[in-house]
Amino acid sequence: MENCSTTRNHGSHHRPMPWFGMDIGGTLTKLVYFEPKDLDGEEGEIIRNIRRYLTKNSAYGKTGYRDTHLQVDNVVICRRKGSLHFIRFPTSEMGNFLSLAKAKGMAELVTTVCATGGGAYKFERNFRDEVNMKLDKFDELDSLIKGMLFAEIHYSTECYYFHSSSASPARRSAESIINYEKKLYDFSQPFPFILVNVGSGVSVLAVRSPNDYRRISGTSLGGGTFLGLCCLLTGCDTFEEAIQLATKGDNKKVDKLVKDIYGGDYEKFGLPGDLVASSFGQMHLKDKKAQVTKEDLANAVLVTITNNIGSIARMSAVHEKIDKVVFVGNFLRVNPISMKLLAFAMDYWSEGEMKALFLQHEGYFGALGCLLEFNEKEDNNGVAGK
Ligand SMILES: Nc1ncnc2c1ncn2[C@@H]1O[C@H](COP(=O)(O)OP(=O)(O)OP(=O)(O)O)[C@@H](O)[C@H]1O
Ligand SMILES: CC(C)(CO)[C@@H](O)C(=O)NCCC(=O)O
Repeated sequence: MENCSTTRNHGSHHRPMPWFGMDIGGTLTKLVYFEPKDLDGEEGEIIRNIRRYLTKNSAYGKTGYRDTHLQVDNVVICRRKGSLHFIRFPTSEMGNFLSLAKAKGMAELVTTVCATGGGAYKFERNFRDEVNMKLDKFDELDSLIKGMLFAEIHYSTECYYFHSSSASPARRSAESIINYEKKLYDFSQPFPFILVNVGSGVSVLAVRSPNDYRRISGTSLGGGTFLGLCCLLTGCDTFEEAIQLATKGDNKKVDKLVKDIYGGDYEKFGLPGDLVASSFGQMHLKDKKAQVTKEDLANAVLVTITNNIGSIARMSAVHEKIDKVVFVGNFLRVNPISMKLLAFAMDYWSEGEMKALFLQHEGYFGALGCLLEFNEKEDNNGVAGK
């Protein structure tokens, strides 16, 4: 599928390269760069400079990363063929990013950056005053949907789910999620679906067509809460560390389960004994508190936040009468525990009626979407053909 309506007339009438899309979120800034491979003379020099800059990790400072495993080659955007690169750094490093961009001469190559996320508003002035860059701003939820639909249509391996070999959802238990297998999902008929974006906070959207969506719910208990509480409770400093700790811990040492209260299942209302009745519900007891490790605490925070998101997602899906729920956002990065828990919770509580879906480029759709929106806008404004 083409994303632009105009024909390419080599070089002259297209929006000048380079094309960047930036999503400046509450925790992470995501940068998507489209590198054309069908270069002509004028552009060649600029693109080679940018390539040299991007492929050196030093370009992003100590805290920036290029997610090379997510790079996509042979993509066509606006009839240009090239590669998409995916880069991220903490938003708290924006000052350093701007200094680096200035020092490395990026500001001379790039005059306009398409930007979305709250930071597109918060930092607009800094971009203008410090590096003489203009931000072309787009709404973060419009961009999110645009980016995820583009990715889904263009990459056959984008969408996946977790499959349980157990025949009936009733026989699956939270224990068996360890054996969940990742499988590709054919999302070619996507509508309608619920989209749950788990960033610092959580937004829940009901999407009925590319241009028909509503933000139906949200919660402040999101990825930022997981990271913040984990740092407080375990003394860890990074998301990766928090996930590592959670992987080795057991929430049952921290939470109060239905069986801790009933001695078994609460049969009348179908609540199994192993279900969490009260998150962190054992931590008022001195002896229990003395036994927990930081790994258990990290696992309990992860399970608490994930189950709460799962519950809001499921209620939203029931309310909207929609059975597909797509989870995105960087909270899911390197976080199979949460993805499997969400898959289990959606399946179990809906008695197999609802499906949790996930996408490979989980945190990058806002950045990708605003890059696409900018190109569309330029074409519609008649830049092409000039
Ligand atoms: N390297 C990382 N550093 C910090 N947080 C990370 C990292 N990797 C994953 N995360 C998780 O991802 C969350 C941020 O996700 P994301 O980038 O999608 O949101 P955001 O755009 O920063 O937030 P919002 O959309 O609410 O403004 C963090 O709160 C944390 O839980
Ligand atoms: C404020 C945003 C949209 C910023 O991305 C996000 O962090 C969010 O959806 N927070 C949850 C806000 C709420 O609905 O309670």
